[in-house]
Amino acid sequence: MRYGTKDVLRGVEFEIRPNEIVCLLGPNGAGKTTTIEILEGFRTRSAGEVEVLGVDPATGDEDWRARTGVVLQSWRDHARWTPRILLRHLGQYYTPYSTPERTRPYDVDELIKMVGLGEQADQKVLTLSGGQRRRLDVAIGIIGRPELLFLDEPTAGFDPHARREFHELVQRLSELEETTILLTTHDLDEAEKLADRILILAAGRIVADGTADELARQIAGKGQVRWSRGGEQFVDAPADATRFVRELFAEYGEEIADLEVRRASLEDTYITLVQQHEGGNAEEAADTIEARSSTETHSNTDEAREGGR
Ligand SMILES: Nc1ncnc2c1ncn2[C@@H]1O[C@H](COP(=O)(O)OP(=O)(O)OP(=O)(O)O)[C@@H](O)[C@H]1O
Repeated sequence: MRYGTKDVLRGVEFEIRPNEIVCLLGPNGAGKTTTIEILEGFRTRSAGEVEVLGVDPATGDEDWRARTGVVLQSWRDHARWTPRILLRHLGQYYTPYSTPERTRPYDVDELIKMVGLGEQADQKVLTLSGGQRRRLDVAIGIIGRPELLFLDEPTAGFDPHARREFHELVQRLSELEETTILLTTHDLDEAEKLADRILILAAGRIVADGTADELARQIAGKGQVRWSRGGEQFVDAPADATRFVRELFAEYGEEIADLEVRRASLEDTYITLVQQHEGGNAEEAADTIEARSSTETHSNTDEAREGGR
């Protein structure tokens, strides 16, 4: 994707399998929204090949569009409508695309309950709080019972309770409705909790692709071991934490106290990558990961896929 003379995305390559929940992460301006908008058919790419539900989004017709759902970063229309009337109205557009396997649209009352807008269903949209408005955005995105749902920062502005409810909703859509979900977020806990697979976009390319565990192993690699001995604190980051701890006990036995072993978190992984990116080493970061992926982790990934949903 090129804007003017600036290449925003280059060599972005990934695949999403049916029924997966995939989180797209990356710093501000990395190109997440641009990527999602190309997949939604809202933005025309400069080059490359894209296929969504078997169709090039640039030529996707109404049939194709009815099979996808979109929650944009923000939209502020229909201030004087109520959620119930708005959802009823938008739902009608999906009726012609109903199939025996997938009845369209959702029942509005059921949907309102599902997104937790029961009490606000009949009040004007302009009176909704930010979080309630976002719930309505989500309801609008799924009113047509999509097979594939795009969510661009869906939980921005949610309180912790609303966030948890939203996570349950996403899991429910995936498990009960067999909806494939691609979402962007800056909340790494959310990504770790929800995603079957995480993609990290930096410097216009995908620099990591795997489960949270796989990424932690690939990039940050090492765990951190802390302990104390004779009142003195120690910290180390060995390649094999289990072996390190075994050797530590073999050498010092009962002298070891306050032992703490921490695996690299998704945040550690993410920060490592973004720092490489910000230092202008994104190419190197991507190459490192590609090289590691091809030598170490493909069998893990394949196992995870087979054992996954
Ligand atoms: N219409 C446009 N014309 C020119 N440049 C654009 C346009 N839209 C986006 N960009 C640029 O493309 C880059 C990627 O933007 P994009 O919105 O896709 O990033 P993002 O990863 O979604 O960021 P954020 O996390 O802040 O939402 C940015 O540098 C942005 O300035």
